[in-house]
Amino acid sequence: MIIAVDGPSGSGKSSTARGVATRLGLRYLDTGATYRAVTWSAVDRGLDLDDTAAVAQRARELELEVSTDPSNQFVIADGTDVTAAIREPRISEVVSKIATNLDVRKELIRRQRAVIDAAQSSGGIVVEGRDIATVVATDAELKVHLTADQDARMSRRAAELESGSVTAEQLRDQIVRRDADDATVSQFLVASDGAVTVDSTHLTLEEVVDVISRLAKETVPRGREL
Ligand SMILES: Nc1ncnc2c1ncn2[C@@H]1O[C@H](COP(=O)(O)OP(=O)(O)OP(=O)(O)O)[C@@H](O)[C@H]1O
Ligand SMILES: Nc1ccn([C@H]2C[C@H](O)[C@@H](COP(=O)(O)O)O2)c(=O)n1
Repeated sequence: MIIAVDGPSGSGKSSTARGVATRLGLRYLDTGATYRAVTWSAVDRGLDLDDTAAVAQRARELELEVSTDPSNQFVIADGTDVTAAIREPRISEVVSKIATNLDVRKELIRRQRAVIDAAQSSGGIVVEGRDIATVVATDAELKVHLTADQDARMSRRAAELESGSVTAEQLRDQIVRRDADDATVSQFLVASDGAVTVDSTHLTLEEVVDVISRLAKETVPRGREL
């Protein structure tokens, strides 16, 4: 079973997808982490992020391991544990440059599909990102478009960050500007064909996990169980 979860920044994709995977005993793939890992590597090597050919070459050469265990998430890039480093503001500020590089996308989509294929033998996977239902796994049995209004998404992100560590302008950049840039290459601002929209604005995380887990159980073909 493949469950695809797409939507804008701060809508709760990672927390929800991880919760659903844990609840249903599935693997979990955070595709955003793959774009962040390439960004970290390009920055670490001092590459010009506007040099699309050099960055794409880096993406192809990078040795990358992204955990699919929902209760033990880690990301290893060329032997370095970058689990925390890829979440730093210096990476979030520039990751869209890498995510809008079409040759990088080609390489990472290839790798993401390999991870998804490998997970089929262990029951299935919950995959979250921006283009999962529309590009990466168009055959997903359940496609969820997870949304929340802009104020909710900004206040969730603010609550995550150390108080006073980020200005209102930086917060807007992390949510609004990043979505606008990312939306130039993926269609995640509206639900794709066949996707169920779940608006999390007024739901707790637990309630969103309940809704999606229920949808997944309703989707499982007769004779199989989740
Ligand atoms: N339904 C919810 N109610 C309240 N807070 C939530 C809810 N869902 C997620 N959160 C919180 O909002 C924050 C952002 O969630 P999360 O990182 O899962 O979003 P995301 O869509 O994956 O964001 P991004 O695409 O930017 O990585 C987290 O601190 C998370 O705990
Ligand atoms: N399938 C995906 C996943 C992520 N991105 C972009 C969007 C963000 O700018 C960046 C990091 O994602 P996040 O960790 O914030 O979810 O990668 C994408 O284009 N396609």
